[in-house]
Amino acid sequence: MAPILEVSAIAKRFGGVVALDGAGFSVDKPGIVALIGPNGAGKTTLFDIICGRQNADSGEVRFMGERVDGLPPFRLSRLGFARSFQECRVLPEATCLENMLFSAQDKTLRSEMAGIFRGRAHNRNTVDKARELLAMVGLERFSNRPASDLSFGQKRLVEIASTLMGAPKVLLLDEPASGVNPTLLNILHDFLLDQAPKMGLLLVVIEHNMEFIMSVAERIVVLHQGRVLEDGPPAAIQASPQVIEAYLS
Ligand SMILES: Nc1ncnc2c1ncn2[C@@H]1O[C@H](COP(=O)(O)OP(=O)(O)OP(=O)(O)O)[C@@H](O)[C@H]1O
Repeated sequence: MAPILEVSAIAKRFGGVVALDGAGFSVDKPGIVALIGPNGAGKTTLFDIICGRQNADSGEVRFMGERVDGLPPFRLSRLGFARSFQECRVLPEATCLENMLFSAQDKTLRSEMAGIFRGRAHNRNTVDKARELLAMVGLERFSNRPASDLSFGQKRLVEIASTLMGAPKVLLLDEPASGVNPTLLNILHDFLLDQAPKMGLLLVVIEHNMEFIMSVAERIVVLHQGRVLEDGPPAAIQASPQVIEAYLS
């Protein structure tokens, strides 16, 4: 069977800056894969290319064997791609529940959302799912409160929980642990470890918090200067002299 996600020989330049220089990795089964590397290694650019926000100069992205590079983000989203961004993107005036429903992707869910705004919810499943996900990140009591009432870390949890509303198959999280306090980080840790296998989800996570990512990911891909430097289980990556040198240089 074809890999879920296959990223091959991606190159990308910005003028004279080489952001990616033949980067690639392939994932066969659902689970949690980390994408790490020093600042400027090319991680976010690679995410942007995988989810259609930018085009590669060369290389391929395949999803279940089909080429998807060059597709616009909305088509990738329909195929089952979702992502979060480095900066937290929740709507401050909308309630936490509304933020969850905004993330719902298909027409059924959009019409549900309209129903909610008119004060009537037809499909309890959608709302129940949103409440259930909020409960899993410890925020159900904030369902009807505006997101602006939440701390930064809580907003981050709402954003990450909301990405699951569309039941994605590939979820790209860009620095989910950044700015999140240790208590909420534990919740996020358990949430990701619980949801990835339950939903049959491939989670690819960019993260600088090494303690967090080493305890969450089963596999670590290390980018350095636009190329994959190492790819393996956390223990092997932590012991790799090449990786240690890349971070120190
Ligand atoms: N739009 C752009 N225009 C010019 N240069 C860019 C652009 N986007 C990224 N770069 C450059 O490409 C390289 C890779 O950047 P990228 O943001 O992908 O790295 P990163 O690994 O995500 O870094 P960080 O960990 O700091 O977020 C860097 O040298 C960066 O300055």
